[in-house]
This record gives sequence, structure tokens and C-alpha cells, in this order.
Amino acid sequence: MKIVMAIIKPFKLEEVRDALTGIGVHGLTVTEVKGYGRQKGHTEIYRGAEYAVSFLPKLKIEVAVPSDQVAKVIDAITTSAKTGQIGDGKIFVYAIDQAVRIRTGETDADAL
Ligand SMILES: Nc1ncnc2c1ncn2[C@@H]1O[C@H](COP(=O)(O)OP(=O)(O)OP(=O)(O)O)[C@@H](O)[C@H]1O
Repeated sequence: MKIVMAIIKPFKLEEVRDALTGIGVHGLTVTEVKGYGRQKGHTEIYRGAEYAVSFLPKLKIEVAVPSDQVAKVIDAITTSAKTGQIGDGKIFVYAIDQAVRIRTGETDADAL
């Protein structure tokens, strides 16, 4: 199993969620975060205004999926979160050892 973690522009959340639902992803976690990428010192448009970038609001999305679904999830996020402008975000993938559904005690792929 893997966690696919994506940092996206906040206004892209609905599109990304719809794309993930469309490929059968049943759950995700969203966290409000702040960050910057390589454009630091340049500018980025946020809610119609141009900002000199230090830390900009972003959303962090985390999806736990079986390893064989990672490529599909990355593709769905990339396609739905992309504007083509700077600051579109990044995707990081890392391994997880275990998953448990608290209500039933199911584990690993059955718990996702
Ligand atoms: N190396 C990194 N490590 C951790 N988080 C990062 C890293 N790079 C970017 N991020 C996070 O991703 C967000 C979006 O990154 P961003 O798209 O601005 O990266 P970039 O490399 O400048 O790409 P672009 O050229 O598309 O602007 C940042 O605000 C930050 O939260």
C-alpha cells in the first residue's frame, strides 16, 4: 500500500475529488497547509490577485491505495489539478505498512 500525497491549489479540490471518485477512490484526507515551490521570489496568482510568494495557502490531499493503483491515482490528480500556471503543486508517494478500519477491524487492502 502507498500514500499518494498531493499539494494542490485550493480551488481545485472539487475537481480533484470528482476525479478520484471517478476512479473508485473511496476516501481521502484534506489538510489546509502553506508552502512554496521553486517560484519563491516570483509571483503567483491566488484568488485573482498577484502575490509575491512567500507561503501560499494550499491543500494537502492524502489517499491510501493499493500499490497497483498508484499510477491511476497520480494520473487523476495530475489531470484534474493542473492549470498550467506556476504553483500547480506536487505529488509525493510513500509506502505504508498497515491500514486498519476501526469499526470492523479489517486490515490492509480491505480497510481502504
Ligand atoms: N520540495 C518540496 N518539498 C515539499 N513540499 C513542496 C516541495 N515543492 C513544493 N512543495 C509544496 O507544493 C506546493 C506547490 O509547489 P509548486 O507547484 O509551487 O512547486 P514548483 O516546483 O515551484 O512548481 P511550479 O514550477 O509548477 O510552480 C508548495 O506550496 C509546497 O507546499
